[in-house]
Amino acid sequence: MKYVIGIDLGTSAVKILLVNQHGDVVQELSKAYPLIQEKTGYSEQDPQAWVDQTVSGLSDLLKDFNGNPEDIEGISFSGQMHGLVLLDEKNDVLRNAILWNDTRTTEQCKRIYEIVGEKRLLDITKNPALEGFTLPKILWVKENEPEVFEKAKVFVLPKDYVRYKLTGSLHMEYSDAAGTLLLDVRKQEWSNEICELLEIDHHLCPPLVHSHDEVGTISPEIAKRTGLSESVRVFAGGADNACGAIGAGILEDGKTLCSIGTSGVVLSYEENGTKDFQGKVHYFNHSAPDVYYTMGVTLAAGYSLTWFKDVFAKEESFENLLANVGSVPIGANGLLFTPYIVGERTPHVDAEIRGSFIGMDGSHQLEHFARAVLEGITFSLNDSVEIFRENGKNIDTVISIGGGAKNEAWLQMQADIFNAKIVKLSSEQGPGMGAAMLAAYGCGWFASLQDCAKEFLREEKVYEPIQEHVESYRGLYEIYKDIYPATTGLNKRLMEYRN
Ligand SMILES: Nc1ncnc2c1ncn2[C@@H]1O[C@H](COP(=O)(O)OP(=O)(O)O)[C@@H](O)[C@H]1O
Ligand SMILES: O=C(CO)[C@@H](O)[C@H](O)COP(=O)(O)O
Repeated sequence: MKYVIGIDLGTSAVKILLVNQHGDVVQELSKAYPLIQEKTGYSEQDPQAWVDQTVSGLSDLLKDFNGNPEDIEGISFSGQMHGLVLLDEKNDVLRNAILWNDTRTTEQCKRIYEIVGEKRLLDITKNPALEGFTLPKILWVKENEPEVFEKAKVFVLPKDYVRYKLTGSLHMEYSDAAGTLLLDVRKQEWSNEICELLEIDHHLCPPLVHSHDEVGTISPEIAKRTGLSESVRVFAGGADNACGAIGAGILEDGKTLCSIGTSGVVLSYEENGTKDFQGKVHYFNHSAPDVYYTMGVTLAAGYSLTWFKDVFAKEESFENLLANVGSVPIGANGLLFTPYIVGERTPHVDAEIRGSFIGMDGSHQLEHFARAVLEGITFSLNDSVEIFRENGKNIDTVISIGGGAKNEAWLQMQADIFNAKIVKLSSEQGPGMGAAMLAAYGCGWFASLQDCAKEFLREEKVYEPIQEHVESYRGLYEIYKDIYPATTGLNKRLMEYRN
């Protein structure tokens, strides 16, 4: 039997899957690393922690593997998007990576609009200037840490850095490059125009490859440390959402994905790059060759639940914390939560907004709060579902992946709030599975990613919307939508009290 490895460099942890030729996940493990949040709005990670945990995870996986390491033919990657990793002339890291959920760059976004123009930016990149994207982060370092920026010779994204440390070759691929705001998304090339207008040396942009392109092999040192064979073939991989789409079979028109990881996304396949969503949803290159996807993003989806657990029920497992949410009534006895705890992207581009619990009552217990958190996250994802529906998309079935797909009550809640059938696959690790599929396709096991999906992906359970619940949620969602405008001004006034 032959195998491939999919490595998903998430925000909370690196998840590693060993997958055989039939798509069975024969081993999986995860290794966590912390977020570094020095100030409100800041979110960083140490790239060395990603590399150490990936190498340690691979080494643990190989220790438990009772086959021949030579039978592991290929490896590929999926990674958290947009994070800025700046490297010097020796390709050494210059500072902590500034992540996708870091919102310190509102001023830089304004400057991009002033200099490039909103319409021109949308024409070239298909996306608006959002704090989380990479270009505003580059400008922030240039303006605030000129001594660091002076030494920068190239920038990469998180999984590109890990792949570089494993292989010694440095690249970026289109699906992740699309999230930098420096790529001409339709032409699939770096935009010299944006670089020139913003006075960024275009040499800072690394060579571009396709997600399924073979970029090298594991270095002898990494082979020794992990137990992998030096002949294992390494493929570029993709942005975690693009890989999540592959790992959920979102490879043709009409297919929709809901992914609840640290962030939450609702994602839809696009055959071409020519539609116009006026920047209301992100529009990126897929990791499947020459196609696209659109998506709305909730910045703190799983992160809201993790935050809630860490602050109010630290010793509990997710399973225990959520054990009773199914018996709490819809609406958690009049308690609503908005998940804006690090600001928001879709539908409210707002770095200053923060979350709320509305309707707290003396009778509310921990399980009411837990249910309200799940409902609030799902309402926020429903904002993206609504945008897609308003733009003519038919959303009747949604494949649900990510940590959030581990909980039955949450999957039923998604069906009831989205008013759509929710499909759970046999593995909720969409991005890691997508990365493994890119390696399988790259190794030539299948003629196309679609053929690979037919062999690898299996539906485990379908959750149908329950009409009575759909009606109750419809009313609650209307109240939920009113919380944002009602709390915007209050949060602006609170800004000066945040550290
Ligand atoms: N058993 C569970 N039930 C519901 N949600 C869970 C469970 N375990 C983890 N999660 C959620 O999943 C999130 C992590 O999902 P994951 O897809 O691994 O994220 P990432 O790729 O961002 O690291 C956590 O933030 C947590 O809120
Ligand atoms: O910023 C985005 C997408 O635009 C995020 O979706 C990141 O890609 C992080 O993903 P997770 O760690 O939540 O999977």
